[in-house]
Amino acid sequence: MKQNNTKFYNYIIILTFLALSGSLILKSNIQYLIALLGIFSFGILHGSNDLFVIEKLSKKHKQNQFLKSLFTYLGIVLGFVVLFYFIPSIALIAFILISGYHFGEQHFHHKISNKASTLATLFYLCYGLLVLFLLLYFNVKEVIVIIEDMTGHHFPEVVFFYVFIFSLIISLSFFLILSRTNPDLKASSFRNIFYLIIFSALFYISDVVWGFATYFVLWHSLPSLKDQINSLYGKFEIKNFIKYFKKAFPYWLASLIGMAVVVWLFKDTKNFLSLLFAFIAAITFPHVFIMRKLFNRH
Ligand SMILES: CC1=C(/C=C/C(C)=C/C=C/C(C)=C/C=O)C(C)(C)CCC1
Repeated sequence: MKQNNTKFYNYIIILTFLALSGSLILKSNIQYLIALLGIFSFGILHGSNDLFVIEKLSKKHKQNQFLKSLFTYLGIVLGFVVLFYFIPSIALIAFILISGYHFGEQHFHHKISNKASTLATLFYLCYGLLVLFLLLYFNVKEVIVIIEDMTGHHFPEVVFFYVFIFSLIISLSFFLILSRTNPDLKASSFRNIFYLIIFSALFYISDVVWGFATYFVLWHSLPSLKDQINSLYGKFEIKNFIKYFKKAFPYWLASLIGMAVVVWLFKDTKNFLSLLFAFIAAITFPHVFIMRKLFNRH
């Protein structure tokens, strides 16, 4: 299993180097197109089976549970949309925090035995924020414009720098503390330093959309799809990916239609990237809680 995971990440590293070369070679509109295709395919797909995952996790009566989950799910999405409408800056900060947690958890949950502990939770949060703010800080000019369009607030550049430095120091400290009781984590030190070097090069060279799409698809969505397929069907293989895709298809399609409607409704007042990130934010909230539940089960 461990061998398999290393092989999987070796492929991801090769694809990341291709993405790095792509950001130097490809014209920017082609990059934009490929990035959006990645986000809308694997990116959205990895969160499209959330209801099926809850159904698997729950031992209660199936039909009731499905409806209950569907309404809770839609309620959380709607709650976030309302929050975003009335207090966009707070909603964005909440989105960034839970995204940090979610990225960190996906990256490290295999390596930590006491996954639900406060220390592990804080470590996931800080590591995810570190990667996220590496991306945001290296593209800070573009990012400030998007955030201003999303929230109406101008966040100064130094904020991004401080969050980056803070999350670097704290996640390094938590890594050292957790390494004492988690040998797999300790053994992954050099690999993880190498990953951070690749991410830095990628985010420095690429623009924000290409950098985000590369990380989101290759380092987050594909590993998450692998974990979910392993949990739901026992093995990550093409046959099971097709099963997963068939189950997820209606929700995936509904998400894409939802996104198209949002873009169409706000096309005259907001720019496309703000709408894209706001949309991702809304569907991310329930997904993060479901994945935490899935990981903590093992
Ligand atoms: C890149 C980027 C942003 C953050 C995006 C995030 C945080 C995405 C998280 C996605 C997740 C967690 C998906 C679920 O699986 C901002 C701040 C909106 C500003 C513009 C650039």
